[in-house]
Amino acid sequence: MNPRINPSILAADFVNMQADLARIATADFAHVDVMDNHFVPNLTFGPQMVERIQATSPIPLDVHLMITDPDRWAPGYAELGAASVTFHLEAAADPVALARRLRSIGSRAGVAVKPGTAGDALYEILDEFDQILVMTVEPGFGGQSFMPEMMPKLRALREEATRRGSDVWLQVDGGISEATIAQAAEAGADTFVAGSAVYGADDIAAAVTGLRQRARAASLEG
Ligand SMILES: O=C(CO)[C@H](O)[C@H](O)COP(=O)(O)O
Ligand SMILES: [Fe+2]
Repeated sequence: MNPRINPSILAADFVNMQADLARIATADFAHVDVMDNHFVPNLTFGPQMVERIQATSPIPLDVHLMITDPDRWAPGYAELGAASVTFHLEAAADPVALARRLRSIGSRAGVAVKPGTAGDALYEILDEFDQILVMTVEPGFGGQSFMPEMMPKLRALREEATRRGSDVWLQVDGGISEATIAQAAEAGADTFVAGSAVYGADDIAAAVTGLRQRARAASLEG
């Protein structure tokens, strides 16, 4: 397994975004949390800001939409050039149609589940997605504690993907650090979002390398 490390720019300095994007150049994707103060009780930014982030980022964008009505808004993020667009299962009216639309525009299609949402609703539609995001905190804020009780959901999704011969990426988001990443890798995650653990480090490139190494070691043991 070649783990992907996606720093969350939620933990960046919003008025020094260009510099803070340059600092994560050795990572795989820049994770961009779009929050609408409706699906979650927090507000970040929308397509106008993400378009500038797309133009500025040295690495591709992994957009995480925590918004109501993604059926209407998600395609715009694919159109502005985001490599990956993930919407919440709980918010989408027609997740399969939306995933097909995202892929037809040229982005990877992702679907996210909140901690209280079961993963088995996704089993039958796994092939429609390039990425499944298992939230390991309640969406809305950075800096929260990792929820180890999400590991059975992740493990079951990994087993189901293997059973179906699917190459879908399994992403975890929330509370990922050097102390927690091994658990998630061992349970089957291959794509890891980390906000505070990356931007809080003195040496960001070393933090990215450290997370990658821990995930790789844990997945080989698991
Ligand atoms: O989607 C998110 C919150 O809803 C963020 O991506 C996530 O919380 C990252 O922050 P941290 O690594 O500090 O937990
Ligand atoms: Fe996120």
